[in-house]
Amino acid sequence: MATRIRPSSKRCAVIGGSGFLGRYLVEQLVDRGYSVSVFDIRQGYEIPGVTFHQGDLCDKQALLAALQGVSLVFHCASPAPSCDDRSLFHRVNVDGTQTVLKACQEAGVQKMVLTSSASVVYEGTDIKDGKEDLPYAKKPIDYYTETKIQQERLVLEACDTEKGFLTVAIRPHGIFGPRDPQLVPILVDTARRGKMKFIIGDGKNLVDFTFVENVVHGHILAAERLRPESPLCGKAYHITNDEPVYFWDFMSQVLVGLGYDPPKYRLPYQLVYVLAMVLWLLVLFLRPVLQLRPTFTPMRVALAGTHHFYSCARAKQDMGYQPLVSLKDGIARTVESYAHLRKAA
Ligand SMILES: NC(=O)c1ccc[n+]([C@@H]2O[C@H](COP(=O)([O-])OP(=O)(O)OC[C@H]3O[C@@H](n4cnc5c(N)ncnc54)[C@H](O)[C@@H]3O)[C@@H](O)[C@H]2O)c1
Ligand SMILES: CC(C)CCC[C@@H](C)[C@H]1CC[C@H]2C3=C(CC[C@]12C)[C@@]1(C)CC[C@H](O)[C@@H](C(=O)O)[C@@H]1CC3
Repeated sequence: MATRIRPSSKRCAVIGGSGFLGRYLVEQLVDRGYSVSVFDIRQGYEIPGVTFHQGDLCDKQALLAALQGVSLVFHCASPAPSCDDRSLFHRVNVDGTQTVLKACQEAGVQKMVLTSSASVVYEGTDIKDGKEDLPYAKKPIDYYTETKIQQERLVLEACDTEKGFLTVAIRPHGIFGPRDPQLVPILVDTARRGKMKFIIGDGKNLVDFTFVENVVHGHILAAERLRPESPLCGKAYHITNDEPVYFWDFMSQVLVGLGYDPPKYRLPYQLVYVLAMVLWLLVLFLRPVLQLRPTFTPMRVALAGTHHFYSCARAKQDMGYQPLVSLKDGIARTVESYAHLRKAA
């Protein structure tokens, strides 16, 4: 029989630690003196002192091997929203999260911090200063978000102070920063194809974009404040830059910083939404014979043309959260890091 290693409070595991957010989390944890194990289906980098366990989180035995002696687990693994694979989203985010919870309980893990998403309450219509008590979306914007809702419910319901297993969920929104594989690369690709000329709507919709280091700060604060008597047990927390910005100003600042023209012609929101819907239906209809990936999906149009910003008052009150990096500095650092995506002179 394998000997069980006693959990140490500074020993943690980051499931999804090879990803964009996960790697920043690992780097910050190491700087703060934690001993870190990464569990991921791929190994993307090496850091002295960090142990990598390559495996699928749906495999409980593989997880158990990585969770030996671990008292704190960060779960930030998910298939990318753009992969558009319903069965994979369900297998990893729902069934896989159940497996993670079982493995944590069997391995004697005491705390788990889940990376959820603020979009669990968003239905494609305006949210202004949304609080955590908004109901979960009845019609989530996509299947990825539907599985993020189920995942968050599972993790928060598993919180059990009597059994000594505490959980909390962090809901970031629009994470950006150096090494982000999603937001800036998609934006630049769209601009290079000449499709970033138009502003959808009046350009005055406010949105949260959150610098990755602030998201990490929220996760670590949550882990350190999560105790049996604390208000964090079984709760969700928005973590944002607390500086809502006009969606199109943010996009323009990144584009201009990288040498591209900002969008300037206005198009009515409803018109673009209906066009995106028609295109989407056409893509679905043609899917058996032709695989197309349109830039303007109804989901992206909704995100580009509505207000969606969230209050982080609860995180400020319960865990003393304050963003560490301003939006201005976050954008400057991000633009600087994407030299390879700059427009050729
Ligand atoms: N990027 C955003 O804007 C954003 C916003 C809100 C919430 N989130 C959430 O934050 C988390 C991290 O997102 P990210 O942007 O860093 O994504 P990412 O794709 O860079 O990282 C996800 C990691 O999970 C790993 N993974 C996927 N399936 C796995 C499996 N079956 N077993 C083990 N590992 C697996 C991947 O290999 C990857 O390293 C996700 O849960 C995501 O839903 C992201
Ligand atoms: C072609 C365009 C009009 C704009 C191109 C930029 C978009 C690719 C991004 C702008 C807002 C982003 C966003 C997400 C994906 C990329 C964008 C649409 C998420 C849906 C990714 C998943 C997260 O969970 C969501 C969250 O709650 O933070 C993101 C919301 C913003």
